[in-house]
Amino acid sequence: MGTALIYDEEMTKYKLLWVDPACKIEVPERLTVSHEALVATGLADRCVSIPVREATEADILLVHSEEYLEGVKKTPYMTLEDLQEFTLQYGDVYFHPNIYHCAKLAIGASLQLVDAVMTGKVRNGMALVRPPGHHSMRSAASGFCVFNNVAIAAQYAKRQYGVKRVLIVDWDIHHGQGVQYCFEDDPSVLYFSWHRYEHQKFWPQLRESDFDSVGKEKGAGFNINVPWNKVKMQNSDYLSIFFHVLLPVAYEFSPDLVLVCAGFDSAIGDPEGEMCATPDIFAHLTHLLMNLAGGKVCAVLEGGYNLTSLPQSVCQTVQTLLGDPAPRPANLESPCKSALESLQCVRSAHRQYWSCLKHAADLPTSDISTKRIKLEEEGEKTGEGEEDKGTDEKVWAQPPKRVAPSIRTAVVLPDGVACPDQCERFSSPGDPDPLVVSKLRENYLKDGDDGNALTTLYSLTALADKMDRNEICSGLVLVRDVSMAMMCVVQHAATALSNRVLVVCVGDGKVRSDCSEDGKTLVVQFSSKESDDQRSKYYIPVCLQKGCSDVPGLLHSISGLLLPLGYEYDPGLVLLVQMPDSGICDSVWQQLIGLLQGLARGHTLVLMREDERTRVGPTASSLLGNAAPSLGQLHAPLPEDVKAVESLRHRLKSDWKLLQTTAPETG
Ligand SMILES: CC(O)(O)NCCCCNCCCN
Ligand SMILES: [Zn+2]
Repeated sequence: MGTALIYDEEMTKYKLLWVDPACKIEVPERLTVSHEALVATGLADRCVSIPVREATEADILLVHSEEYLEGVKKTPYMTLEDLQEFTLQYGDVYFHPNIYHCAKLAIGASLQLVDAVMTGKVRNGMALVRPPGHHSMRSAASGFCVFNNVAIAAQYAKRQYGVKRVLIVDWDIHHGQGVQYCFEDDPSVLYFSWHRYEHQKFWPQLRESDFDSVGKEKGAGFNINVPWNKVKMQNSDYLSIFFHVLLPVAYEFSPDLVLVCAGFDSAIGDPEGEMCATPDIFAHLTHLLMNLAGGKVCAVLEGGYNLTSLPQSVCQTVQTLLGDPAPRPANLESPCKSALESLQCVRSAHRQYWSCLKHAADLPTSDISTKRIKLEEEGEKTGEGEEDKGTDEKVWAQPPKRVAPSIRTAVVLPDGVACPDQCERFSSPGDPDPLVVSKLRENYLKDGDDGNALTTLYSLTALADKMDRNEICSGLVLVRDVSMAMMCVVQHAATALSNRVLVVCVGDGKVRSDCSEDGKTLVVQFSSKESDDQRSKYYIPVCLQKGCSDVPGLLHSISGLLLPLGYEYDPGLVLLVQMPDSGICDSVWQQLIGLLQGLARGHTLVLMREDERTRVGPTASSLLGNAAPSLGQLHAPLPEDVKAVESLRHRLKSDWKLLQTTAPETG
């Protein structure tokens, strides 16, 4: 299934008609440069183009009051003075004779996107709209927003399609207070937002934008605010929040639909955000959401005011929705102290609501809420100046080209096992290299192994070479002896491949842990047995009480351990090994494959025992980029497993910075 792109140039036909420093950044060019970039890169042509429609009054009344709608309805007929007068009642927003029309198209675009995804016409999609929506409230415009596009889309999805649970991810750099107010007592809509806050000094300067606003009454726990109390946040800060807050909670919540308030003022160069995250980070943020809700992800444009990083970020997002592998998350640094403080505060505020956060640490000693109070006392609570901050011009590298290899998934299967459609059978090219063969024979073949064990091994190494050269994206090989084949690839990688290899072992079994201390391989093994292997930075055994059959435990350690490790390690190849009798169920196996494909430009090589024939189909489906089936609502991971992950993180965080979930003790 494809990716929808919804855009209409009519939404460029309104602008600021008077002087207002607060609003001058919201210009029609935001939409034109974004759409033009999608066209110029060829991405628009790969999408399913779906027309906008005008929202009906009923659509608007799903969120807004009649009196507010009546007021906005009059704006097309207002004089300039009346428009300015009408605008004065709201904050940081402007009206225009055509903005009501465009606001109805922005809602209509969002609802068309929801229709296309919910009816299965497409898998996911993006709506390029203006005016944005997430600040607008039931009876008020705010922050360039007139109607709340995404809030209306959520209500519409619930009413029209009986959607039970909607996850709204708001990665815009401003707090979507309008969305928060709309759903704060509603447990069927989980609203997640990060936003520049600076201890309430940054617009909209609301006390309720802080981490302790967790929702109300039945909605308690279903509103997650992550305040950024400093600027210059980087990719690692953003990813840490996804790994240690959003993903664990999102999997526990198990949404039927994911809506994204896709604002790109959180990207480098933006005058509002003043952050340092690069446009390619949105490839990863998008990718990490794409295995939720069976892949039903609707991204709706919110903010984004740098006319260079905005289109780059939009393209990164759409290219990922289309299924292209994400660029490698190169050289991630440690999250900064302020980000870790916020991370710790959010996890602590929500630990009573989400079992995956049960063992989160207390509020940091340097409790940042006291900072807010101190600032209030000192009257430092001033809106950031409306005057043009001399934003020192930021420069950043063009996002790397993301060329998808001609072959997406190659397979090496025993005779009699059908090749899954859209996959290609792989057989080693040309005559086997005698040197490699003799090495394989002497190292890996037991006597009695027949010829085709050797052929399989040879194909395996040849396939790894092709992936290393980006000629094939992913691979699936069924082998007789999984451990031996794993050693063969690791050995081959150590000598022949240019890149680091992340080895993910699912299930019990001896993994020669002396594979390397040189950092060429990182082995993470999920099993039910405490491993007696000496602990090292590059061999990380994760012991789960009930082994890999325990969905919540495995998911929790994937999002809270494996992904941070994998992103920080940034391998060129991921070797995913399913040990015999691992007990892992297909749906978790598919989630694991889907999530790991955010690494190594999607170069995931899967090894399974040759009798796992029933798993060939689901494995191939995930390697092809199809969304994994939803796991359904997860019950709590076992406390022992949550504690085991916490203690592993605590032990390893000096080596692996993305495992940190608390601010370093001040002292
Ligand atoms: C959709 C959105 O979240 O990007 N709207 C941002 C509104 C910002 C209002 N303050 C502007 C001050 C200018 N220096
Ligand atoms: Zn914004």
